[in-house]
Amino acid sequence: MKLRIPDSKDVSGKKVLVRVDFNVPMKDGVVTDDTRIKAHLDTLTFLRNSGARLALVSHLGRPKEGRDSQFSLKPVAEHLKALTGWKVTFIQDCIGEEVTRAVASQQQEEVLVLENVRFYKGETKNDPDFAKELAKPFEVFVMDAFSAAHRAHASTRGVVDYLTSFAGFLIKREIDSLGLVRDNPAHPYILILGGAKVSDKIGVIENLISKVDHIIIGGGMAYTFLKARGYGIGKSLCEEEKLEYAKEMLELSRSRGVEIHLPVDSVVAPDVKADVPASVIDLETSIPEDMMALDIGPKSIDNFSKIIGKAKTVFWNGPMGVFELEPFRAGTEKVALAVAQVTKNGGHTVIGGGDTAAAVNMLGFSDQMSHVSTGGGASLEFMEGKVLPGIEPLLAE
Ligand SMILES: Nc1ncnc2c1ncn2[C@@H]1O[C@H](COP(=O)(O)OP(=O)(O)OP(=O)(O)O)[C@@H](O)[C@H]1O
Ligand SMILES: O=C(O)[C@H](O)COP(=O)(O)O
Ligand SMILES: [Mg+2]
Repeated sequence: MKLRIPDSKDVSGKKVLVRVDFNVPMKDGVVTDDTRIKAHLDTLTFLRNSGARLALVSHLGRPKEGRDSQFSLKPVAEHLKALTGWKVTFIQDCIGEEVTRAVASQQQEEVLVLENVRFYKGETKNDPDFAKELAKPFEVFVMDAFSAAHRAHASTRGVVDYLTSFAGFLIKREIDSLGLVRDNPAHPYILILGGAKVSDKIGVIENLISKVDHIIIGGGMAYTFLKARGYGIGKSLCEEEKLEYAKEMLELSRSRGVEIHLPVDSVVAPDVKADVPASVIDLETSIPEDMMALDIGPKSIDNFSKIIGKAKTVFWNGPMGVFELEPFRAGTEKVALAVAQVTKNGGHTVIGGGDTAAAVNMLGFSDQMSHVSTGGGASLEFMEGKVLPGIEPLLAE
């Protein structure tokens, strides 16, 4: 997949609109994880050094009714300023007068951060009039928001119709790394899935089942599969309407010679809280009705680590347990350790998924993976084999 990437001369002296994904986790108005912001710095530094005048546009969260201060990008603009030392100016709108004025008086080294583009309904509808408004003050568009590229919105897709458009370096990095795992993996190739919902991962299972050698399933989604196999899962997460699907997948994998590995033990507790008594249960013994499984147990960690140890390629999406709480973190931590070992041994390891990336980051393993994708839904859709609408128009002929 060859992308149109900008040269210095394409952007020098130009007013450039950059679509970034500043949809970052925040608490009390402060950015708590800036991985996604840092991921754009290559592109932004290159564009600034090439003499472009930059305005950054992004969404944050999913605001429902127009302007809503809890979804403002102002704290993110402040974070970017502190992180880079650049002159960063936050603009309280993303279209109209205020933007036009700011762009007209913009200094060359100044970076404008526009307000949340989802404060306008035209964004998610990909309304052409809104896209035109958004594009109006600019000459060039650089799409760098890989993690929003699965959305055909005005700021990811629509503006391309009005501006000379390019893909940024983050998009290229993501596609090169994910593409290698999707299309040209070295074997053994192991898919590790976890997280909360089976329904989010169906497309990936279906696209990869014919390519991988083993599938490891942990996290909340494992319990739908375990129930499909007849285990008592107590009040663990379960998608009843996906039980049939889980059965079919278990059968399909058997007929294809791909093994699906499920937990054999779990850390269970009465509630999703850090201060409730947690214990380990062997899954041969049913999980009591009033208990839920919140992490994989030590035997499962051992089994999974051994399988991962043989891998040459790993794609991992979804944590093994509720890693946000200390008592349920070990499964994710030990699996991260096993995957990091694969990288050390020369294998190619890719992490996809917002929470998985956050977990790997929090546990200090990010620089021990070949690639940590910034994409959640986008990396999954890419792995499903879809052409992402935010990238499709940026492919070189
Ligand atoms: N056994 C479990 N029971 C309940 N929740 C779980 C369990 N295991 C993991 N989780 C939760 O799953 C969530 C992450 O799942 P998710 O599928 O969103 O992963 P992800 O990496 O963010 O992928 P994506 O970006 O595609 O959403 C975490 O918040 C974690 O607490
Ligand atoms: O967090 C993400 O996966 C991206 O920023 C896209 O956000 P969305 O799912 O609200 O479109
Ligand atoms: Mg998630």
